[in-house]
Amino acid sequence: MNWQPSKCLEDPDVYQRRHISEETGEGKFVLIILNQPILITRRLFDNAWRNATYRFCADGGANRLYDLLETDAERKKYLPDYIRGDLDSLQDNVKAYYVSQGVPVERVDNEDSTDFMKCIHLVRERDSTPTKAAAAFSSAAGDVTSATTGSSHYSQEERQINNLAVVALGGTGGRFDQTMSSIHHLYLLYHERHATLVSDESIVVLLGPGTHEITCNLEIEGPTCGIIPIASPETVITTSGLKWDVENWKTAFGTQLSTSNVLASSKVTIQTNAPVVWTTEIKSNK
Ligand SMILES: Nc1ncnc2c1ncn2[C@@H]1O[C@H](COP(=O)(O)OP(=O)(O)OP(=O)(O)O)[C@@H](O)[C@H]1O
Ligand SMILES: Cc1ncc(C[n+]2csc(CCO)c2C)c(N)n1
Repeated sequence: MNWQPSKCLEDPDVYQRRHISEETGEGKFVLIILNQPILITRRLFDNAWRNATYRFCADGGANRLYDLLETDAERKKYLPDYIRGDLDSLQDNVKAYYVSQGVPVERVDNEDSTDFMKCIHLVRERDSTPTKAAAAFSSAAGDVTSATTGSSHYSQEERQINNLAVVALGGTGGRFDQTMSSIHHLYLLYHERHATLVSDESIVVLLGPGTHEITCNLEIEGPTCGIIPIASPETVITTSGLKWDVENWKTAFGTQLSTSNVLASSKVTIQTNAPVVWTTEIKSNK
């Protein structure tokens, strides 16, 4: 499988030219703003915003968008398409502002589902062709805290990637349970659509079993990277393109992990027999 995890942060003209196909919908993504301070540079934020097809705020994520922008004139240029969540974090003034601008603000009360997942349901609603996995998810009564709605019962062959990818801004680096929950969402989405977590310092994707060719944009990401078998027992990986490449290397929590590795090339390959989280650092001067 081919990956370009940082492509959502590229300049919009480059993104449009290289990554978008109007015919297949390839390259289209929903930016979901989570409730964490938006600390990536304004240029990268703007790129992600402009490259996105839809922009949703998960509950208090709307406060973060509002606060990033300094004036109402500026806020008007960055109106999200939707604000959804249990609305326990959305500030009254922020809600009033976005309602006045015609942004749909929807309260969904469900104490088994994170506000991130409530926004993922919205992504499914925007996708014209729900996959088997998505249909099963939508009809499930419970939600993200339950592994029963996970997609492990779908085989690799049944995997069908929907058009709209998800880029979540702010899912890692805050509260540890929320960070782990964000990674859990990558697992939940794995059989359904591409998903990427972007925070001020890191880009995170989940690679399934198989061989992955990853193109890194070294103007945006690096030098450090990591391969982390978060929910896998013993995993065997082989890599190329890294400073510390490994061959048929067993990795697991409690034995050995490849963290603080370094990109030696913009082309990285990772072969793995079990899911691993791939993460690169966002360059601090960008
Ligand atoms: N401290 C945090 N660290 C990392 N991510 C967070 C944090 N707080 C919230 N998020 C993310 O932002 C989303 C929206 O957050 P929200 O404003 O609803 O806060 P919350 O009520 O604590 O979250 P939830 O209701 O989903 O548990 C959450 O679903 C989660 O993905
Ligand atoms: C086993 C279990 N653990 C935690 C929660 C709590 N929880 C998970 S998601 C969520 C919504 C937050 O807006 C809440 C309260 C639960 N329901 N079930």
